[in-house]
Amino acid sequence: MSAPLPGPLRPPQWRAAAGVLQQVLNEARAADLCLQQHFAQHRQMGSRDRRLVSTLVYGVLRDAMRLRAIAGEAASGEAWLALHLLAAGQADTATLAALGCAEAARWQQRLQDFDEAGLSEAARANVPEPVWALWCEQYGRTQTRALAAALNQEAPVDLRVNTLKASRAQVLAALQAAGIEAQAGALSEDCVRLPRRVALQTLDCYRQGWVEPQDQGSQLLARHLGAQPGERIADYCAGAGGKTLAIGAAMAGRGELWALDVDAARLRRLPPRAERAALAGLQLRQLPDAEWLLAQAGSFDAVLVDAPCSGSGTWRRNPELRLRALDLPALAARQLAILCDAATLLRSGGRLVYATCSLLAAENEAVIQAFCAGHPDFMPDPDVPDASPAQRNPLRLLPQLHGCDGFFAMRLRRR
Ligand SMILES: C[S@@+](CC[C@H](N)C(=O)[O-])C[C@H]1O[C@@H](n2cnc3c(N)ncnc32)[C@H](O)[C@@H]1O
Repeated sequence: MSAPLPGPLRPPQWRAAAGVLQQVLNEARAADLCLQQHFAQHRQMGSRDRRLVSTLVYGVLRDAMRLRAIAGEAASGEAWLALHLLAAGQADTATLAALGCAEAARWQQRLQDFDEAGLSEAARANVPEPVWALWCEQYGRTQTRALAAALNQEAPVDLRVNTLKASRAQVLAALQAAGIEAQAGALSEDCVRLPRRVALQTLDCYRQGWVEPQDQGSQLLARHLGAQPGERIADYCAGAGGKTLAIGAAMAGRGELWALDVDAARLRRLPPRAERAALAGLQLRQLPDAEWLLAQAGSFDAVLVDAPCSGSGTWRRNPELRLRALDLPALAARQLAILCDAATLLRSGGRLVYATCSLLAAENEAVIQAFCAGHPDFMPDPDVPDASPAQRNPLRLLPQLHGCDGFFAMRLRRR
């Protein structure tokens, strides 16, 4: 389960990994953001040290359920890290003490006393018990095991080719010329997959706006909206605009595209990305804005609702999300409320895509069912091409089957 360490561990890296884990586990912060912040504050760290700290942090998070059972709820980042290294045989107590771990002997004892056989299958698979039970009901035990195993893998680097600026063939050629291994993604025609991590900012084709990092599943989800040049489209939960940019490219920069979100800070990250991508004419709006919604009612050709969710389909990239408390009824109620508001924007005959990166039916099929029960003027869109397993309606992407993050997307049409 734990990846080999890419070099010898020294006290500064030990402290860095333990500090980041403390923020992720006990302050409920996102691992990738904490790592980015740490590296930005310690610019002297070389790429090998950064890789080492990242490997340690993600190694702990990919074994989090088991480590939590051993460490106990209130343990520090240092305790999790020590247990992880001891359990993986990557350090002994003397090494840990030399690194600065004050309680190495205590954690070694805790590990020895722990009854591994008492762990549930869910904890061994690194899945919270309630989610494991729901998945077993939904997918069966065999698929649940395969899903959990896939979600514990490191995700590849997927890039979306920005067709406003380049073709996939041009991007592949540019990467090859730069000596970077890359291949065409199997499911999305705009996807280029890199088997190894690279510092994107160093790539010419990134700096020129030819590519954006985006999971292949996210690319398919944006495509599920069927955006056409000249249409009037809203991305209702746009965030920092990953899918907005993909929709804008599908519209070939022609038409009217709105990015909406309640989070002003996320929306602010979109204009520079749009500029780099040469996506002109994008309009932003912070919600809630009842007056604006009322004025725009019935005027959009298509609306994407990429709803806030548990993120259970993205545990490869955000493994810490599995540690967060999950209130499914509250999430589903929020998702339904957002979908109902967004639906008012659609003209008759318009397309509404409800999407999440959750693999739980309570956040997906159940929300669609509740929405349709209250909105007889919406129906499943009969015009979605049934071209491939990854392009059905609803779109259901599973990491163990499709090799991308897990997503659900259902396209509805207003009668
Ligand atoms: C899954 S994220 C969207 C990710 C984004 N579409 C992307 O591709 O990067 C969900 C977004 O919904 C936003 N959100 C939450 N409640 C909302 C609401 N009531 N109306 C609109 N957006 C909302 C959050 O701020 C968050 O940015």
